[in-house]
Amino acid sequence: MNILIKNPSILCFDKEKVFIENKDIAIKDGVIQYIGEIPKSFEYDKLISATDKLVMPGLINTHTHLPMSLLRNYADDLPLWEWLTEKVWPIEPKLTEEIVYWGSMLSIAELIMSGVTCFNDMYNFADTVAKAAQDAKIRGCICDTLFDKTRDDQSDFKITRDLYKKWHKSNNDRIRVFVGPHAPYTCSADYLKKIIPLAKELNTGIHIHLSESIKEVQDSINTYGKSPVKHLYDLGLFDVHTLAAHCVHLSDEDILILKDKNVHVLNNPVSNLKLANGFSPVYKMLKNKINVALGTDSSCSNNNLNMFEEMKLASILNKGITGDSTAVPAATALKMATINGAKALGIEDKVGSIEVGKCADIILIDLNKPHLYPKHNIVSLLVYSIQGSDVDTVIVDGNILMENRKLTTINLEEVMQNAQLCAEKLTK
Ligand SMILES: CSC[C@H]1O[C@@H](n2cnc3c(O)ncnc32)[C@H](O)[C@@H]1O
Ligand SMILES: [Zn+2]
Repeated sequence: MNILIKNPSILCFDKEKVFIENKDIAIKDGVIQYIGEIPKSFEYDKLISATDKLVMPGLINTHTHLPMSLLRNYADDLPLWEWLTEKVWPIEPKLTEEIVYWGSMLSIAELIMSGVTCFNDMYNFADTVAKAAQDAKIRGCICDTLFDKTRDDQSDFKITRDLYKKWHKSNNDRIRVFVGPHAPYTCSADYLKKIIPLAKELNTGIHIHLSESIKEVQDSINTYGKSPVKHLYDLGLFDVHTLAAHCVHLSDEDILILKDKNVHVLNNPVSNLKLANGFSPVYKMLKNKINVALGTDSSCSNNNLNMFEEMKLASILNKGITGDSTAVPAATALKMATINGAKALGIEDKVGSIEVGKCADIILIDLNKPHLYPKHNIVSLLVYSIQGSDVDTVIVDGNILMENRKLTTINLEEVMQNAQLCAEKLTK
């Protein structure tokens, strides 16, 4: 479908600045074909009148566990280790494909309705997560979670290989597959040593939890005599494109390693605070030119998938920690939620900004709301004042997934009903 978006304000990035321009956008076969002067000969099937609307790149949620929406508000006010071992892990063996499908669909509906066009998920039954993404037509990266310390060894890596064959670059390259060792504390060194050549052979990245809690760091020092970051570095894991979720407890040496090895950090400020793990030194990593992107983690530790909340918290938390009100300004938070996410996922040539030649992964925000008046500074408005429900229209790969807040690829009533039934099956 060819789309013409008339009269929007557009959020644009260049190397230094984030700024607003007023130009029309033409989308042809899923790709942004023109911005500004649209040739008279451009033929379109759909006209979107965008006066009073802001067009920006779709948000990229770089760390999710989508099926865990079914455990929203099920295990609150606990520290990470108790949360995982006493509440979450005992229940996960009860998961089925049906449960994972409806949990994923519930999350995907929430993502689209709050302006997310791409997610990066880690969960078992990743084939089913991919099926949900395919059905909803959202962009997503998936991985099967690899453990050997707490579950059976899967060192033939059959599930990951099958996922890769079936899904990697499928659906017009909307779905990609990573290799997903859960964390340094659930994967032995020998197991991680086998995972590295797998990622190299598949020519894909590694998605892993890293340095999330003080306990993780202390246990690593007790077991290996070094931090989790140094442990993975010494194993050679960072020779592969790595996406490291959390990175809360980092020494200065750890930060230098992450920078030196171009590790992409996935910051989850709400989940880190809620599980009382603390906060990641984002301001230090950005100063060191480390690519820091944003994620929500799961609805079981967040308890929603609202990336606007993550942007605002990333910004104000880093101001609070440093006592420097210029730390992580609004423009930086916007980049973390968009182009930095695209870089982390290795798809910055395709998405993350509004540019001719990139895929049309675009959201339209309705600016005509009382909490968005007056319009002194649109960049600030998008980080400090907005609500997820201000997102009006969502386009992924040129497909309209939500228009005037109505989902087009998901039957929301059906999803909520099935999610409720599946959550009851899981927890009773
Ligand atoms: C088996 S799939 C992924 C695995 O990770 C668990 N998980 C969810 N959130 C976190 C987190 O913040 N830190 C560590 N592990 C987490 C999830 O329950 C699954 O078991
Ligand atoms: Zn996680």
